[in-house]
Amino acid sequence: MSDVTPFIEEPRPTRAAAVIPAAGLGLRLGPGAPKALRPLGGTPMLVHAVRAMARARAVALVVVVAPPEQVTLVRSLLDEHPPPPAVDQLVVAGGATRQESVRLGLAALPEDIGVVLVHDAARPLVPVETVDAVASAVRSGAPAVVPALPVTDTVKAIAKPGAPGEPEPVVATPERALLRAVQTPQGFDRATLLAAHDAATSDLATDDAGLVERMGVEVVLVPGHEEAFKVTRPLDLLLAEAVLARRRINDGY
Ligand SMILES: Nc1ccn([C@@H]2O[C@H](COP(=O)(O)OP(=O)(O)OP(=O)(O)O)[C@@H](O)[C@H]2O)c(=O)n1
Ligand SMILES: C[C@](O)(CO)[C@H](O)COP(=O)(O)O
Repeated sequence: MSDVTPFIEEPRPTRAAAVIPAAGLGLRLGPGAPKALRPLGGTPMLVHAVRAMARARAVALVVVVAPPEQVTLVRSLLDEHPPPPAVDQLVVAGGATRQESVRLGLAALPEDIGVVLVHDAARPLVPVETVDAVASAVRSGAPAVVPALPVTDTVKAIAKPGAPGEPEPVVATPERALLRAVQTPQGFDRATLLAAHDAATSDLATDDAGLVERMGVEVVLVPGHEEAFKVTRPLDLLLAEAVLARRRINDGY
């Protein structure tokens, strides 16, 4: 357990901000522009992600963490696709890893933000109900809230990654019923998330809740959503196009 105090004792400010790390290259998607700028239904993926967060009632500010060379481009892109009038937006330059990009986004938050939702630009189709559920659980007092789904594949553990194409010996089969695949937005009490990033070591975490767990602070899961999947590989982009096309037919989205 850490001696970091996760809760602010006095009444918390309730304005929530969404920090959207969007500075990744998208190497697994194949050659092209940085992933967040690639089109989905003719509009950059990042614009979908910003809209998804700005639509949530709790969100008063969206901080986009852009690829460092594309900050000006991203600013103009967001000016072309403005959020609702009640939502402010900021664009800052990202870093070499997701963790560093989130840290740079957090550094731009104004003082009156009490709740922070960290959401991957690479999850452009997260439904607003999922965002609202995460924000509301944090506002009800949970310091760290993560949307998650049960795992459908059986998962095997190996001792270390092998060379590409080489067989990898299995060391364990974790009980599937106890595993969850986690998504974003991950929601946090601001002080807890800042403390977690301040305490981070060179051992990178693949999600923000992982840093909070390392401090010994409880992280809770709420139901995620199938459509909050991460666009990582080319097949994911095909699926995202199909989901968006269905929404446009069904909801005029
Ligand atoms: N240096 C980085 C790396 C990642 N991200 C963001 O973190 C989110 C999740 O990362 P991932 O899907 O792994 O994106 P990439 O790092 O771009 O993917 P790849 O590993 O295939 O290059 C994305 O919205 C991505 O833009 C970021 O802001 N800064
Ligand atoms: C934060 C995340 O989306 C939760 O599933 C995921 O860990 C990001 O991982 P990646 O390494 O950036 O693909």
